Amino acid sequence: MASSAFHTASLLANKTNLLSTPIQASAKGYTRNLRVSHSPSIYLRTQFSIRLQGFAAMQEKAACASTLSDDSEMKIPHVMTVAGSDSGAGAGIQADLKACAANRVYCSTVITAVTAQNTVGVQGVSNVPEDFVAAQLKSVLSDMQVDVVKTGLLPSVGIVKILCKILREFPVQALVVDPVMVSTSGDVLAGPSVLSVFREELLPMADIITPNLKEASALLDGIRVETVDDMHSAARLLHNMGPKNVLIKGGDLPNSSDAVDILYDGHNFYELHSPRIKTRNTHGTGCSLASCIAAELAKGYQVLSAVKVAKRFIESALDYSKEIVIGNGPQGPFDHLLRLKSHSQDCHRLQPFNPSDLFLYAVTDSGMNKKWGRSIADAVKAAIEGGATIIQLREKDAETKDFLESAKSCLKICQSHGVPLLINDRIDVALACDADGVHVGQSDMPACVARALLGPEKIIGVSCKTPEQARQAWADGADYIGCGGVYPTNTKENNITVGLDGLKTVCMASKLPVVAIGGIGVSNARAVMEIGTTNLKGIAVVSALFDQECVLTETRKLHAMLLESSIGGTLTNSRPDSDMISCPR
Ligand SMILES: Cc1ncc(COP(=O)(O)OP(=O)(O)O)c(N)n1
Ligand SMILES: Cc1ncsc1CCOP(=O)(O)O
Ligand SMILES: [Mg+2]
Repeated sequence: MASSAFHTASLLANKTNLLSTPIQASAKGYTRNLRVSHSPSIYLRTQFSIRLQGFAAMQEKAACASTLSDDSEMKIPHVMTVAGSDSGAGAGIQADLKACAANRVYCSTVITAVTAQNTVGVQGVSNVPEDFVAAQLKSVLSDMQVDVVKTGLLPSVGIVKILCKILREFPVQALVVDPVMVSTSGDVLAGPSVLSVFREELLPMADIITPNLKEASALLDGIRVETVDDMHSAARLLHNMGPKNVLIKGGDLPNSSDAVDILYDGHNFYELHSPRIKTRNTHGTGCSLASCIAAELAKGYQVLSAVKVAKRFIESALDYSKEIVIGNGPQGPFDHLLRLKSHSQDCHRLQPFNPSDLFLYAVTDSGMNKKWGRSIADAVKAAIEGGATIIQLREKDAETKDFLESAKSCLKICQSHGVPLLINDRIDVALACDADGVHVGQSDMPACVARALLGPEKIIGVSCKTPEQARQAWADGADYIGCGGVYPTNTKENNITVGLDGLKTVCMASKLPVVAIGGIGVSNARAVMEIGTTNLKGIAVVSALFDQECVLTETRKLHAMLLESSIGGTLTNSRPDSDMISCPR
């Protein structure tokens, strides 16, 4: 019965497909038929006043700006998933749809297999006939301007071959390959027969592959992938097979308190840590992560930013859903649509802040940038390209209107690099531009009031010189502490210096992560980072970056120094050396 339904649908698909008007075009070295779409359904007309709100909407708008065909049409980023259906809706196609919807990206679906499964396990798998997988691929790709293709369960050699062939005819912006082989319950979904066609045909076409430890091992003929060191070696070997980026997911690493993933782009390794969330509801995390990466790539973001945003989303969703109960088996699904619900459940705090973002904290100063003849936005861009992991706009002398304009420009730059942007002192400016948060001092708006105004999702940092202030910052709902001046500074008048001892005392009293500030530069960054407290996560710097001729060069130097120092032992939050970027001044 199933196959006759497929047959009928296949005939229909063949008919409608023939209605396209092909134009020859060439991209990525392949020739394909592009179709001119006259369909209004994939465009939203802006005169209907689309209300896209919040952080993700701003990201989308920024990314979409480059794809606007004219003033009145906005293309929606589009991911096509090629995967299996999960009747329990925790993983597979259903997870992909929810992950893309949650990240505000359109998702079309090509179904490769139908599984009967629930929270106990997989009770059955029925592959979709190969020619009907081909029909679905052609239906979508010939009509719908797909930006990114994401693959999940590809259950047979024939299906992988068809997919590769059709992707050569219809090249897309990026291909994300999640090499699904075994379900979370341990059931085999795609046998070893697909391994050789994966290696020979699919992986070389991929922009990023996202195997877990078992899948990485299977793709490498069973070599051991059980430690972080093994993950590094495996990432290198998998990269040699042709994908541009390899993300090995370390969720199953034994004896690890964090979830550690390794991203390798052929030049740099990034060790990405996130807290391990204790929950049974992890079914579908792999599919959802790959779909989120695909969604971010479809919006136009770079791979590193896409991976970071995707990891953050999964972490928040797992945390949000850790108590829900669906099904009686050992592994339940989680709830992707937390953003729809979090505002009504106001006691729930999402986790948008990653303490390792404090690693190299660049704080602007308009006076300094003016002196060197550059805009705040150019200075911020150079700092990020040099390795800054978080930005604070500290524009003490700016008119409010100018401050807001600069903040909006800087936010676009920061968002396109996955770097948070905070505003110094001015909660109103942070609210007006929807920045990621604020930094306040002891004589500014109290942190508890800032929290009430900004809501649970924004980042709040507080300056503290004493253990009492550190305890208060925690009680007020802050996310981190800035402690200093560690050394004397000319940047802030009459600022009391606390020294390395004062910094250590505050760190030891603080339940929050700490960033050190005041008179810090290449010559003393190592001494600061070596005070030996685990919650000291980085340094915040003004003049060492911005009272300099070339912000890019100085940021790179400081970044390299931090990597060498104790906290840089792991490459958490490191950014690639961008040797090809010249000083923007
Ligand atoms: C990261 C960080 N730490 C401390 C400060 C200082 O804030 P504050 O005490 O409010 O002083 P001003 O910056 O407003 O002069 C900071 N800005 N950033
Ligand atoms: C804002 C601030 N808060 C404490 S010290 C300081 C100034 C840091 O500037 P610099 O890095 O140039 O010493
Ligand atoms: Mg202040």
